[in-house]
Amino acid sequence: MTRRERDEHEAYDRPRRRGSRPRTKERPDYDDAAVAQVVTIDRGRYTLDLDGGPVTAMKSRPLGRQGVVVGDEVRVVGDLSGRDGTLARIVEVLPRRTVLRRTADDDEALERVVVANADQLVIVQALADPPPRAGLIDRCLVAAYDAGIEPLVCFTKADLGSPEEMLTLLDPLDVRVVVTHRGGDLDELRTLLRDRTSVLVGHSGVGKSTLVNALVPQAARATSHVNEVTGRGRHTSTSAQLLRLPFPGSIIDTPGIRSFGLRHVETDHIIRAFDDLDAVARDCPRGCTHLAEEPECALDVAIAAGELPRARVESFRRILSSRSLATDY
Ligand SMILES: Nc1nc2c(ncn2[C@@H]2O[C@H](COP(=O)(O)OP(=O)(O)OP(=O)(O)O)[C@@H](O)[C@H]2O)c(=O)[nH]1
Ligand SMILES: [Zn+2]
Repeated sequence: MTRRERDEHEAYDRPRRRGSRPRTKERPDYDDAAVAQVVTIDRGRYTLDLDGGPVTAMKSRPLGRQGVVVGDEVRVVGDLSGRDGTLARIVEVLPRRTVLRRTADDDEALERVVVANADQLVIVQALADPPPRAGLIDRCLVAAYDAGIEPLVCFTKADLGSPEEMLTLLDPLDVRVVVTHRGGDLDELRTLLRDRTSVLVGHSGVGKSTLVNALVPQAARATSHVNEVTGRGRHTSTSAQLLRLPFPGSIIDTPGIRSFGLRHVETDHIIRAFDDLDAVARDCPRGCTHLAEEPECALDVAIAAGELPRARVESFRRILSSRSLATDY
């Protein structure tokens, strides 16, 4: 948790009860409130999954400006029936296990939490039409490592192109990869999604909706249908959406997120994902960036001594450098 987030949590005012009922000492008032998970957000309305059923809710006042994002587990009170026209109230956000963030724009310092509590980032890229973009994969890897979320690269449209070149590129990083094609067998992917909460990212046309629809047949995701009169999408929400898989596990589709601003990412967070490199880098001079131009980086010493594969260090440096690449894909 960052300091800013901690502050947000601490600044959050506990609700005050009216009347004279005695308050239990130090005990939050909402400890016995129902716990639900945020599945999507649309114009200030939160759709929650409460015991498998949808409930619409709004943020309660005491939450103030604290962010509530898809994947958050929240305590909720009020009308929990889920009936049309009912509105429950979110009174507390439970501590997040992970947060996937992006810098809102690379020119800004503002960071936004994209989704909470995911444990896998699925980077969806087509092998052709559109062609894969190594730089984009690198940037998504950085976002995943920064968040402490395990990455999985999913190459789609294997009927149109070969994965060889991309597999070679990713091999030194030990990233898990799965290759799919429309109408093909998705069992390997299903196994990798099982028992996890996976966020899917990928830019337009890579076949993400095709995958989601195959994995969650009842999803019928609102597609980016553009209204010819207004020029705006019929469903203007660009919120992520959490979908339960027909086996244990969930996926979070993120239509609005096609790139990651990475200004906020620190080198330390990325190298932590690579135990072998992290161990060696302890011998680096203070403030070492571990990039190729560092004169005394311990990673180079280890390569020279045959203790680290050069390809792995070079791949690590490539993803580090991807932080400062252009973000318009
Ligand atoms: N040849 C081939 N085409 C595919 C495959 N998967 C998806 N497509 C096609 O690629 C196009 C884009 O697929 P979508 O699933 O809509 O892609 P998306 O990533 O959701 O794109 P947006 O809806 O724009 O966000 C569609 O015409 C699909 O039919 C595949 O494995 N092979
Ligand atoms: Zn170093």
